[in-house]
Amino acid sequence: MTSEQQIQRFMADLKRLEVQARDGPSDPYALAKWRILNRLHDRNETMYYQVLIDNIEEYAPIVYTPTVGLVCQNYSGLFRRPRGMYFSGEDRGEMMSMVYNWPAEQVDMIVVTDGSRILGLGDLGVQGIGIAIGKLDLYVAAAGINPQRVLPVMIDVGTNNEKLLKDPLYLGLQEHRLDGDEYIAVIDEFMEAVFTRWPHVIVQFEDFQSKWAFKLLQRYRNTYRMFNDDVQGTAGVAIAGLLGAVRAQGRPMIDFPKQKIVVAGAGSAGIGVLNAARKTMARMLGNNEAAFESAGRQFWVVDAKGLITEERENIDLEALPFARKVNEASRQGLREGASLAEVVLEALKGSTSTRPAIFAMSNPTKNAECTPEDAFSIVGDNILFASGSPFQDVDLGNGHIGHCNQGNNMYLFPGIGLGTLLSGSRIISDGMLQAAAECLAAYMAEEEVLNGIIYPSTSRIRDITKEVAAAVVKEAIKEDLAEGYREMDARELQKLSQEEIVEYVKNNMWSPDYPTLVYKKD
Ligand SMILES: NC(=O)C1=CN([C@@H]2O[C@H](COP(=O)(O)OP(=O)(O)OC[C@H]3O[C@@H](n4cnc5c(N)ncnc54)[C@H](O)[C@@H]3O)[C@@H](O)[C@H]2O)C=CC1
Ligand SMILES: CC(=O)C(=O)O
Ligand SMILES: [Mg+2]
Repeated sequence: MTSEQQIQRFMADLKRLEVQARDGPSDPYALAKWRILNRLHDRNETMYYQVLIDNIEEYAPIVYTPTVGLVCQNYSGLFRRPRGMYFSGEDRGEMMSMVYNWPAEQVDMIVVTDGSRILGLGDLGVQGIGIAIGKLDLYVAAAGINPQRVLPVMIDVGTNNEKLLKDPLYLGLQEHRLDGDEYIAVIDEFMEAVFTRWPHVIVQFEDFQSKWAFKLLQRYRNTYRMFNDDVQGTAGVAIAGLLGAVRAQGRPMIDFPKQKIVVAGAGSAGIGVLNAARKTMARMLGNNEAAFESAGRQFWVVDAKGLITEERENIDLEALPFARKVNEASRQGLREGASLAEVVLEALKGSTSTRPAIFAMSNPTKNAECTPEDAFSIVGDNILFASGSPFQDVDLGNGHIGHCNQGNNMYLFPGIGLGTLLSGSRIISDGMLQAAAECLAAYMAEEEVLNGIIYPSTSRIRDITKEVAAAVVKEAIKEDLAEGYREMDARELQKLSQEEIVEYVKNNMWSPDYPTLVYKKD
């Protein structure tokens, strides 16, 4: 059969299931679709990626959030064949030889997790491998990384999920998580092993509990080609959305430092967004100490215990710079521990904004801070709305549509990885991450933004990723970090124009075509 016939056969099978399955985010057949796609992934990788690329808007919610969350929760039962590598606490001292067991000569991209905070679903132990697989699916589909050169990794240091500790089907170590120096020693050994075998690999840290996310990022980012997607990728996507929100109000982007921002959650994602937004504001205000101080006053942070003020006991070091002064809070009618609703209502009271923006970024769908229906009906038809997992647009009546943007790090991490790979940069600098965010912010046309569309549709993800990767390559060249990739050495890279960089990126993106098996002479 031709590849078209094979696709038709597969799609007919899949569509048969979908006839009764059209039920938006609560699609009861989502897991069945994931199984069918997963089986195809196992037996015909090329065709799997053809299906995914051609129907990315439809199947990203299956291989990625929200369905991947459900898959991880049920992974021990769904497991049929292994995918990726598992390094466990019991493999200490062996990892350097273990990496040579992986059959691929070259690995470009690793997504690693320890399963300690999978989406908003908590500690899922080794079942979190599903998230590393899903992220790498997007690396292949969006960034055109060769699927033979990606490696999902699970670091199994145990789990503190009591249910999994007792589950007879659980696939991982059934003991409590390693902690402290023992934990760090495992991650250190893994990093040393993979970078010894593949010195040019890029390692994306994914869904580590915030306790370790920041520490590991600081530990490795100046030595290895790595980044933390939840801290840095999410921050860039949020900044792009926030700048879009300023544009959508009909204001120049330079007005961003005047915006008041309430952040719900002070974990790896929330703190990542806060730090990046503060730096962006400070840059716009003159990039000095006073600008940085003044930018800090635009944020209110609420976590599970409510508003964070300087009165908070045992405050996390990362949240400390954003704690509100007690006097200032009380002048605003707020206090330590005030609820999210109280803080938002106070912020809205003093606001002259014509278009408040509400980003319900938590995943998967059922973890969203609010639904778009809630947001449009309570705050007003004119708001800007984005969510981490996809929602349907809202019919506001009278022919008006409330647009639901998807604000997810999927718009950045594939381009950050691809751009880093093709530049050959030794590290991933703040400048490269900032360039990625600015590229995404600039991607949307004025007309779209004014209509409340601040993030592109996922159907454009391959094109966006190409542009983001080109922006990352350009910045790496500018910062003199680019050491080149294959035949393209550092000197050649420096000679490329903007258009040539985009072309270079495009030419290096893998496409799912069957390899030629029979060579004909003509
Ligand atoms: N849209 C996107 O691209 C991304 C979304 N996320 C999502 O963001 C969420 C948080 O991720 P992390 O920060 O890494 O998790 P985390 O576990 O590090 O932090 C969670 C934070 O939320 C706070 N929290 C819990 N319940 C709360 C409540 N009822 N009200 C206010 N705050 C509350 C906790 O105190 C903690 O500060 C997850 O659901 C994750 O899926 C994360 C990365 C990217
Ligand atoms: C999207 C993502 O990285 C998360 O929810 O953790
Ligand atoms: Mg994540």
